[in-house]
Amino acid sequence: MEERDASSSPLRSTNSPTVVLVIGMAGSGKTTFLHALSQHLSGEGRQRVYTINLDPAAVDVPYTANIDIRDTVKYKEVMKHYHLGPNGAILTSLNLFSTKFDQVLSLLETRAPNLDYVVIDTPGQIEAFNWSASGSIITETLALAFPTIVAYVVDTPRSNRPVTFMSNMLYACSVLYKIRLPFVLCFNKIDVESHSFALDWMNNPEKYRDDLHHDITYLASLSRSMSLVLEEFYRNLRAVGVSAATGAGMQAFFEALAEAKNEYNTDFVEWIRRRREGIDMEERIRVHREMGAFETHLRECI
Ligand SMILES: Nc1nc2c(ncn2[C@@H]2O[C@H](COP(=O)(O)OP(=O)(O)OP(=O)(O)O)[C@@H](O)[C@H]2O)c(=O)[nH]1
Repeated sequence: MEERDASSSPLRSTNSPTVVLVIGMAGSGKTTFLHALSQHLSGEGRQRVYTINLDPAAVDVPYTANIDIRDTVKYKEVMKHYHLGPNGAILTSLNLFSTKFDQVLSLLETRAPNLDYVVIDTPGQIEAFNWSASGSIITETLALAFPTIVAYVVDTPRSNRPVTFMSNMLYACSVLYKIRLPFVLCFNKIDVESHSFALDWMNNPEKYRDDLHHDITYLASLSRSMSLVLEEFYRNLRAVGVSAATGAGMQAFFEALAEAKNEYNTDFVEWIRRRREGIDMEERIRVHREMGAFETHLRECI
């Protein structure tokens, strides 16, 4: 595992860094948001930030990643070796990397006394975080060690139709219920379109259903039914509008992040500990066996 130098700027003392796991659909702006976030934090915020890239297929990463999955797993080799397409190779690369995640944790624990934030970029393959073993391993490992918050990034202009909005919210909901960590919904690209329509729909589900009125497709009918289910999900959600491009909304994001961190400390820590104790041993053995099989091939891929 290679590590690039973390910033050693002599700033305020801290007890434990906050981990921000940036998740969202492909093209929603995760990488740009993470870059804006780390610039804002280390610039005017004068915080010490550690960046991790978990997207094995990223071409240009605009920030300097302290840990980069691409240094460990060669995604194109994984594609060739396992005869996979791009999506399968990204998920498999993440699975391979998660077998090494204890090393990432050791590095973070060594650095922790000198860090305020750890920000983590992830691939747009959301299935990594709503059903794959690697997503669970990564999020559980982090959440057991540090206050960990999910920033779920939404492409606002591409969610401005009731059906596309619903499809994005269903993804968000499935990630939230799988990961079960404090969550901040970040409506990104508000420099292109304000997220006010989204807040309206979340605060007033009747309005959402009215706006679906003219759409008679099967998807609209499904969205109408799902909106009844999601009312509860919206009620417990923090949502902010941001622009990773212009930096608008960052202050609101940090306020939501502080609230989410509070929630982690008050409501989640005990629960996470209990959940860990309650995890079925057989499941742990199964995951361990699967990861062992990946590790056998790992040497040939890296
Ligand atoms: N106008 C505008 N464009 C943005 C913003 N954030 C990101 N973009 C653009 O959206 C596109 C996708 O941004 P990325 O940051 O690569 O998105 P991503 O979610 O990391 O993409 P994947 O890694 O493919 O999942 C790029 O063209 C960005 O320049 C924003 O706030 N406003």
